[in-house]
Amino acid sequence: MPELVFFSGTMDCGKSTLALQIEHNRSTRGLKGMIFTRDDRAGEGKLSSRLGLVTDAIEAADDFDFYAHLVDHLSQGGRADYVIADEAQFLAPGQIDQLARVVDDLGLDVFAFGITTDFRSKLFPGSQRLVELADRVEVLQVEALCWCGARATHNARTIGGAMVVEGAQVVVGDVNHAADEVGYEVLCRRHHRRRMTAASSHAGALSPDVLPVDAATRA
Ligand SMILES: Nc1ncnc2c1ncn2[C@@H]1O[C@H](COP(=O)(O)OP(=O)(O)O)[C@@H](O)[C@H]1O
Ligand SMILES: Cc1cn([C@H]2C[C@H](O)[C@@H](COP(=O)(O)O)O2)c(=O)[nH]c1=O
Repeated sequence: MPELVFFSGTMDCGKSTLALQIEHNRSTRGLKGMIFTRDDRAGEGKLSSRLGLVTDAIEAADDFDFYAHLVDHLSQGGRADYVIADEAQFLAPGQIDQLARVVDDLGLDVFAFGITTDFRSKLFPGSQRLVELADRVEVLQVEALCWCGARATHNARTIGGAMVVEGAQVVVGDVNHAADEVGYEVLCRRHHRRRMTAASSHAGALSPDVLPVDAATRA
């Protein structure tokens, strides 16, 4: 049975790498995939992984209709055995419905990849719809880690290393960015709730206001 699968996780946990691996494994066995993306950091029409691999993809803008595109392609004699959609959090809920229809009416597997929640730990609309419609939600097994060593479960947006909670839901960007730029950092829930990034935890540790534990308990 064809399936709609949502591969989900934080930023930087290997989603795009897995998308490229699925594509590689299937294409080397003669299957033909149709690859979509939306607002990849590498630029329009690209699906890229931080491991350095990149492939061409069809850019799915706001008004893009996945179902109509696949029907057109197949009815013109084109071939498609499966579909990959990266950065699926950026898709509109209606576009996720179209992907579900591709599975149900065209009989193709659809593999969607995306982060579940934004920098305020709210669901992206596209991810919400995927959770509602997917046959399976797979959480990636390679854990991204918080600076404290715990499993990272949340995405923080940072400016100058400090976590921010105001701003547009969508700002394309990357982890490990230079201090003064808008960037992202993955954190465990505890540190996301406390707005403690690697930079601010380091600053706290170096602050003369922070007493060593012994001195604090004696005072
Ligand atoms: N230099 C490196 N060496 C080994 N693995 C790396 C390196 N850089 C990135 N990675 C791996 O790539 C993962 C990020 O992959 P990517 O597909 O770009 O993530 P996502 O799409 O989830 O944001 C990291 O979690 C890490 O496991
Ligand atoms: C948390 C968060 C992220 N984004 C953007 C930043 C990146 O461009 C992508 C995630 O890409 P990745 O391959 O999973 O690293 O999403 C955003 O726009 N808003 C957010 O709140």
